[in-house]
Amino acid sequence: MAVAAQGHWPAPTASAAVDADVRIPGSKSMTNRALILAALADGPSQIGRPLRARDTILMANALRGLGIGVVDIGDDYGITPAPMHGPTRVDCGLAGTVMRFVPPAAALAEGDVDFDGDPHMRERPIGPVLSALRALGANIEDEGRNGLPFRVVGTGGLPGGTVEIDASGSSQFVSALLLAGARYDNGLTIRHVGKPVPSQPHIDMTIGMLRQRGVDVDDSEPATWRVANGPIKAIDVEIEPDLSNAAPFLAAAVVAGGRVRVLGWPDETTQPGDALREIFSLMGAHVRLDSEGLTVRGGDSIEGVDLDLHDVGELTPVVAAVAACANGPSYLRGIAHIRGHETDRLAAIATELQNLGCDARETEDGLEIHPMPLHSGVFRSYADHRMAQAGAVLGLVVKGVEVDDIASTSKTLPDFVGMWAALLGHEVTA
Ligand SMILES: O=C(O)C1=C[C@@H](OP(=O)(O)O)[C@@H](O)[C@H](O)C1
Ligand SMILES: C=C(OP(=O)(O)O)C(=O)O
Repeated sequence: MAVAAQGHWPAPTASAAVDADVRIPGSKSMTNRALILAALADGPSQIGRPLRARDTILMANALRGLGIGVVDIGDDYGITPAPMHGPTRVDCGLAGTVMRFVPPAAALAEGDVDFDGDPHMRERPIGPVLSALRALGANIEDEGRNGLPFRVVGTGGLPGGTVEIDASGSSQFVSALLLAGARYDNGLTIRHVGKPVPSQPHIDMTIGMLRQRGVDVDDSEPATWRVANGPIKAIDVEIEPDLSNAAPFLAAAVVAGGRVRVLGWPDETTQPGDALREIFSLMGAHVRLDSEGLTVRGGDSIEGVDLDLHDVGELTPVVAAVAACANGPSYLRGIAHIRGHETDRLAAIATELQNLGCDARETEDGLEIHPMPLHSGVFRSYADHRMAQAGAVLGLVVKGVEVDDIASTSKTLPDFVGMWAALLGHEVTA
C-alpha cells in the first residue's frame, strides 16, 4: 500500500464488489431537535438511540450549561427540564443546529449566554435568526456583527409575536424559531420573505416533532408558520438512523458494484436522506426497501443525472462523488445555499474533483460534473464531514486517494473509519 502523507487517510479501494449490512447511528437532525424539545418540555423524558457525535455532544453540553439535566441512561439520554439560566458559554463547534437552535431557547433563560464556535463557524449565516429574536423582544449583543460571537442577555422569558425573516440561506432559521416558539408569551408567527427556503423536509421534521409533543403548529399558508403559546409535552422517543449518513455506504454499492443494505430504514420519514432511494435509482442502481432495510445494488452502469437538490442539499457531496464516476455529465441545481454549509461546498467539491482529474465546475446555483478518468491525489475535506465521506467514496474506485482530515467525519459519525473498514471486510487502518 502507498504511504500516505502525514495525517492523511489512505482511502481504501474496493478490491471486489461490496456486500454488507450496515447499521447507521441516529439522525443528527432528529437528535438535536429532540434534545432542545425535551429541554423545553413540561417534564422529564428519555431519548432512545440518539446520535453520539460531535454535533449532538455540543448540543447536550449547551443545554447542561443552561441548567438542564442531561444524563446518560445506558446509550440513551435522560433529560430533566429546569428554569434555564446563565452565565454560560455555548460552544457551537461547526454545528449549524447548535448555533441556530440554541439562541431562541437561550432567550428564555435568565442571564448571559455567550455563543462562539470553530473559526469557520463565524462565517456561517445566523444574522436572520438574531434579527428575528431582537424583533421578538430579545436582547442580543454582538457589536453589530449579526453573527458569532454574540451574547443573548436573557430575562427569563420572551414576548414573541410576528416576525419577518429571509430564510433563503438556511431552513434552520425557521426551525430554530419554531422549536422554541410555543414557549414565547404570545406564541410565534414567522413570515418568510425572499427566495425559496431550502431543505423543506427539515422544516417538516421540525413541525412533525412539535406536533408529536402536542404543540399547535399552523403551516397552511405558504411561507408562513404559526406556533401557538402552550406547553411542549414531554415524551419518550426513539431516534431514526441518520439517512444522510447512509449516503456514502449506499454509494459504495453504486460505484464499486455489489450490494449494501442499511438496516432499519424507516417506512416513512421526514429525513431528506430518504431521497437517496430515488437519486441512486436515477443513477442506475437497483433500490429495494423492505422490512429489513434499504438495499442498493450497483447497476450495469452509473448514469449522469440532472437533479434539483434544493430540498436535500446536504446530500450533495456524496451525490457529486458518484456523479464523478458516471458515464455522462451531471447537473446538480438549486443548491446555492450550501455555500454556507460546513465549508463553501460548491467551491470545495469543484476544486477537489478537479484535483482528481474530473471536469467539475461551479454554476450559479450548483455544479456541473463532466466525468473524466480519475487519478490519485489528496482530497481535502475542509473540516467538512460530508466532503471527507465523498473522498472515501471516490477512493473505492480510484487508487491512491488520500483524505487529508478523515477525523472531520466525527461531526456526525465518530466511527466512520471503522464502519468503512467493516463495509469492505477490512481491518481498521486509521
Ligand atoms: O435542520 C436541520 O437539521 C438541517 C437542515 C439543513 O440545513 P440548510 O437548510 O441550512 O441546508 C441541512 O442541510 C442540515 O444538515 C441539517
Ligand atoms: C449542513 C450540515 O450541517 P449543519 O447542521 O452544521 O448545518 C450537514 O450536516 O450537511
